[in-house]
Amino acid sequence: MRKKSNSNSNDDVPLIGSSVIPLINKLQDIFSPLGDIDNRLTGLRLPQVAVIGSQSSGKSSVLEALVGRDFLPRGCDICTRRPLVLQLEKCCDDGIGNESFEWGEFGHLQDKRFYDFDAVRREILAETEKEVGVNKGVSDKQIRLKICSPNVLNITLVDLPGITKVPVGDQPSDIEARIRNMIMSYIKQETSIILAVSPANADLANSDALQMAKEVDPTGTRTIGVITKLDIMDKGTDARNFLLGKVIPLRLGYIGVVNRSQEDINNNRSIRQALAHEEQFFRDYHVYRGLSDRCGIPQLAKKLNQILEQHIRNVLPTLKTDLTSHLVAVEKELRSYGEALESKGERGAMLLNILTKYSEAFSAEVDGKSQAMTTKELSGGARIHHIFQSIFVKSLEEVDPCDDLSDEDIRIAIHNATGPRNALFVPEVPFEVLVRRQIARLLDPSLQCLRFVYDELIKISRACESGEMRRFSELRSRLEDVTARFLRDSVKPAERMITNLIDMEMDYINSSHPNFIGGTKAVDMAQSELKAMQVPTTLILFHV
Ligand SMILES: Nc1nc2c(ncn2[C@@H]2O[C@H](COP(=O)(O)OP(=O)(O)OP(=O)(O)O)[C@@H](O)[C@H]2O)c(=O)[nH]1
Repeated sequence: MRKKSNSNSNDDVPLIGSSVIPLINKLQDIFSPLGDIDNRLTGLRLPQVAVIGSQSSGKSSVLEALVGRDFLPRGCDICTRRPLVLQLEKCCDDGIGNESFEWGEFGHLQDKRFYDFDAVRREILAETEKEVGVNKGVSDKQIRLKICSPNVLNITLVDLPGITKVPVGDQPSDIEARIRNMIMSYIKQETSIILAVSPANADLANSDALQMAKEVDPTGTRTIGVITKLDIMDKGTDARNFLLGKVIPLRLGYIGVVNRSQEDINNNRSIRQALAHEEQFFRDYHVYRGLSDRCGIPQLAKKLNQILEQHIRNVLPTLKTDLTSHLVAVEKELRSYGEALESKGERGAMLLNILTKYSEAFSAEVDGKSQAMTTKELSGGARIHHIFQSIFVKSLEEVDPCDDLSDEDIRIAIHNATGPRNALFVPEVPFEVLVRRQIARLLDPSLQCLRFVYDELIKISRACESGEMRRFSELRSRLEDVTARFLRDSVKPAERMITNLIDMEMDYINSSHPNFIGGTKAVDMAQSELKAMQVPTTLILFHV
């Protein structure tokens, strides 16, 4: 456990009225298990501050300075690999009477408080590696961390992976697009405030963060610019004009900060010392004199808290309306599922009822007694009839008995069968060989018809799912699986029987049939017999 640090740069910052930020935090906690980053499920857009910037621009350093603690994985390489939702809550004791304690709590490890901030860092690393491995992979699955401390102001921020250009380690080749999409999903929401972090030692006018922010917030009404690394700018240059908003104007303005360098971290310079150093930097550097309200971490904390509070108050009425209508819709859906099933007996009866309804609906669909009869399209059994009567018959008729069989083929077959002798009549053997080849061509359309019938039965099975079944998603997917397996199993014997029928037709050419007058007629006869037998439909329905 760590003691409260005496230096509290934020202590003298007054809170504006009673904070609404914890209220939004609670809502975020409630909705986060849904994993609804894009709000597609709930449609609710909760206010939040998204921290964006190119890789190693200093985002994590800013967050640590705001908290006043070392707790994030940091370095020159990619460090933030999953979005970190950081809820800072000002609290004066640890909930069990001990004042001045700071602690962290993860969304995935509730009821476990971390008083050691090195353990917080290790947990963030472990959680990241659990999801994306050790080799620089990136994921959009959030890590949620609440930090309660007397030294923070109420702010909720989302630390996002840095924008990168070149894939390294296990990163896919489209890593830049992936990270940009992830960032976009946060900042495109009108309820998000964008904290665009840009390092002063790179070309500020071309900052990735400011460019992305501009795409979604062209008027700059919800973007705060943070300029880091003011201490390592090129000699003779400064960021004064930027901080004054003269280069890229932002309504919410800019804040310049000086965080710890990597060397400072390696030398164990504490954040308290770093904040004192930052204060000294702005005092000494005459170029930034007169800009005290735009310089330093304490100013950033104050500004963020004020903007977020105001922002939440602005969106609160709409949010309340959205929440109420969402609640009404969810309650309605809940009522449609019926009463809770307490006992095993009730559950059994319900299960039996659902299964009976399902099988009755299936039979009704196939037999043609369902309500679908009233619609304008063919469905169920009628559709199967159509497949057989129109599609199958047509495909059989399209098989030309003389296709691929020329007079020359017949002549050669006769000569080959009679050897040196002259043939007076068409010998039986070449006749049967040629006809069999033609009859075999009826197999494909017959098997295709079987596949159509199978697809139709699958469609019918889906159409039979009752409203009640939506309540039990597990039962629904199991029933779908079982029906699909059952139909799949029925396909095999049906295929076998179709093949047997064709084989039978090929095996015995019935030349005593009244319609028989020659070779091609044999194929015609096979066609009409297949049609008459309604082969595939009968077989698969027989199995069902
Ligand atoms: N000199 C100096 N170094 C800084 C400053 N801010 C950050 N750094 C250093 O820049 C490096 C990257 O900082 P991070 O805070 O990890 O950057 P990040 O944007 O969170 O990085 P990713 O999460 O990997 O994208 C670290 O070595 C920091 O010590 C600053 O204001 N001055």
